[in-house]
Amino acid sequence: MSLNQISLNNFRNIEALSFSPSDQINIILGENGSGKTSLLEAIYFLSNGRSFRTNKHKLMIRHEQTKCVVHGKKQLHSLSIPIGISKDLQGETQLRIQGQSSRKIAELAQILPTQVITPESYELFFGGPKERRKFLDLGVFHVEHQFYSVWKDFNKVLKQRNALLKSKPVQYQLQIRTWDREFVRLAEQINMFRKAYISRFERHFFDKIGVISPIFKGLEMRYDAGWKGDLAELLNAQLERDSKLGYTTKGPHKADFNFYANGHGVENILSRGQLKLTLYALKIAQNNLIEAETEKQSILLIDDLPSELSQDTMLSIAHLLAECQSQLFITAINSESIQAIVEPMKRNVEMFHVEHGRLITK
Ligand SMILES: Nc1ncnc2c1ncn2[C@@H]1O[C@H](COP(=O)(O)OP(=O)(O)OP(=O)(O)O)[C@@H](O)[C@H]1O
Repeated sequence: MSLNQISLNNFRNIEALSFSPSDQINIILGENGSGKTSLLEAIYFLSNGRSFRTNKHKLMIRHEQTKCVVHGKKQLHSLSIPIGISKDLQGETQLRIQGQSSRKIAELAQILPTQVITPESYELFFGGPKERRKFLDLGVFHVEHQFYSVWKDFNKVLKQRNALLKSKPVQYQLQIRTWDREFVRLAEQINMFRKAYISRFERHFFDKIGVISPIFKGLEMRYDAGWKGDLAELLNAQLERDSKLGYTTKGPHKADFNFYANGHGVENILSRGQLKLTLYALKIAQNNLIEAETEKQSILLIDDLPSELSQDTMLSIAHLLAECQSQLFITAINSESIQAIVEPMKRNVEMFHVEHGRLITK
């Protein structure tokens, strides 16, 4: 159930590249600027229809070219599913799944559950609630079939409500009250999906992953639904304030999912190395849970596997990665820098070398 064929055209500094990765661990080696991150970014683009490092689609397209293309083949039991995506300078996306064109990026995301760990991923701890909601909802999206359509419907209602709060047409409060019935119904469903997922995620994390390092013992996860008490009453009570602000201040779009160590926010108490370990543990736990509940093999993209960690932390990361059943793509400058992590994993490892946007055999 892995991605067993990948090819890229005019993606960043890569003119044309094609390779067959292992379904276990793929190490992508190369000098700074060789194209390692671009390769990961292309895999992410194939599974999510966007980049993990920019919102500006033009930057993904190779200079002086008009479109970038990524193809892959996903092996599902004896079935090989071809998938492809391209983006042109105008921002037009074309998707093909099993030879059919599709308009739904969510279909791609369903086929290829993908997570990424880059130096920017620490936003999960240091950034705003949006980052943590994204992390939480990625898991819910994969394990709860109905979540995506409920979430989409909720966002439509929220958009309507906010537009009314902003433009304040005649009798807008009456219109809002009519919308609010649907708002509350969908909000409660989202909340229910998230809560059910979190309880399974916590159990999985502490049973399977939490035993790997003593750091995880004092870890606690706190979910904030985005409101407290009766949402219908709250929306009503907040209407004046929301009208002044021009947006809805309570609801699942304001949810948060925080991580605490011994009662304090992890970002205030854990060291950088401990935070790295915690980040790896959370992402791997999520991938493992998605795999356990959906029978899909997920993909974990790791840009710049940290090498400047103490022996203990390196070993814990190696144990975490050994627990991870995902298809792994890891970039590094040279093989020595990641030897200490890769060796104890005891999984099949393939090495690929990138030079000036080309794969070379060594
Ligand atoms: N749209 C583009 N067209 C052509 N080249 C580009 C484009 N965008 C970025 N580049 C170049 O592609 C090269 C590869 O970048 P990439 O970030 O993939 O390197 P890397 O191997 O991950 O490097 P590092 O180890 O420093 O992180 C860089 O030289 C970058 O300037």
